[in-house]
Amino acid sequence: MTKTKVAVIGAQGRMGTQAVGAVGSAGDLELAGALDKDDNLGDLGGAQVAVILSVPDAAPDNVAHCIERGVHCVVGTTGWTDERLAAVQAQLEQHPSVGVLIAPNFAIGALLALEFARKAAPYYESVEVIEQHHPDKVDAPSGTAVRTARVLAAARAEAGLGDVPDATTSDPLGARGARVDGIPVHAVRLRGRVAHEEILFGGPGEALTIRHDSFDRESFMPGILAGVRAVADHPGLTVGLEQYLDI
Ligand SMILES: NC(=O)C1=CN([C@@H]2O[C@H](COP(=O)(O)OP(=O)(O)OC[C@H]3O[C@@H](n4cnc5c(N)ncnc54)[C@H](OP(=O)(O)O)[C@@H]3O)[C@@H](O)[C@H]2O)C=CC1
Ligand SMILES: O=C(O)C1=N[C@H](C(=O)O)C[C@H](O)C1
Repeated sequence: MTKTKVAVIGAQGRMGTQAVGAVGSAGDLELAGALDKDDNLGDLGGAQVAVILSVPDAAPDNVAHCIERGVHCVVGTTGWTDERLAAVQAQLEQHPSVGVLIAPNFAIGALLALEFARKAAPYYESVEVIEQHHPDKVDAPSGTAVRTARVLAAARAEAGLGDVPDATTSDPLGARGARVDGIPVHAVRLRGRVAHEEILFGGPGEALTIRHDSFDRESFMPGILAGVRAVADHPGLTVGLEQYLDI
């Protein structure tokens, strides 16, 4: 069997170290490179696929480097603004056979939570998102929460729902949190947490809460490997691992 050669970028980080182990342990994959901040990415050790788990400020350059060399990308790093995504899309037009997967969350439960939330969204007047992470995380709100809020907003718009009800007229300290496409999003940072998300729905006389917890980063590894195995069959830009899976 020919093994797919994989490089991990951000290989010394919390996620990167586990991803290096997961790739190295997979019988159908070969670890071609484990690269971090001070390394020259070069030809990525001859890799066909790069797993990008660097920091938000570095990932756009990492992705551009890979696309330029025809290397498919499985990107877990967060911080993807519309402008950054547009730049990836534009570069891919010059490299149409390259696949780039930007996956805000690789955990199967987080993908299911997103789909359950999409399904519930039309039925509830109120919805808010609370994410909780370890305090070493550099970005807020989390990429998962941003994607969840965007999916919720789109599902609400499609169902003809208006703004979430909120009579607040005075909030000088920002206690009502951020708004992502009109959806309130709250970020908690606590020592001991890994990655957690709650989607709170409210309607007359009832509530529905969808919650996902990653207690260990091992929860992300099967999704990374699934992305690595599928990315070459999905040229162009894909946002969300659920697009590759039958969820
Ligand atoms: N999609 C998903 O399921 C998940 C996504 N994430 C996301 O993955 C990203 C990484 O998270 P985490 O592992 O916790 O973060 P870490 O800070 O632990 O790891 C990031 C690593 O990238 C390195 N790095 C910095 N700049 C560069 C560069 N230019 N090129 C290559 N490597 C670089 C860092 O080095 P140094 O420390 O020296 O700066 C560090 O070793 C975050 O955006 C996080 O939100 C996290 C968990 C799951
Ligand atoms: O930084 C993290 O830890 C995580 N980052 C991703 C995000 O921002 O959504 C995925 C997961 O929540 C863990």
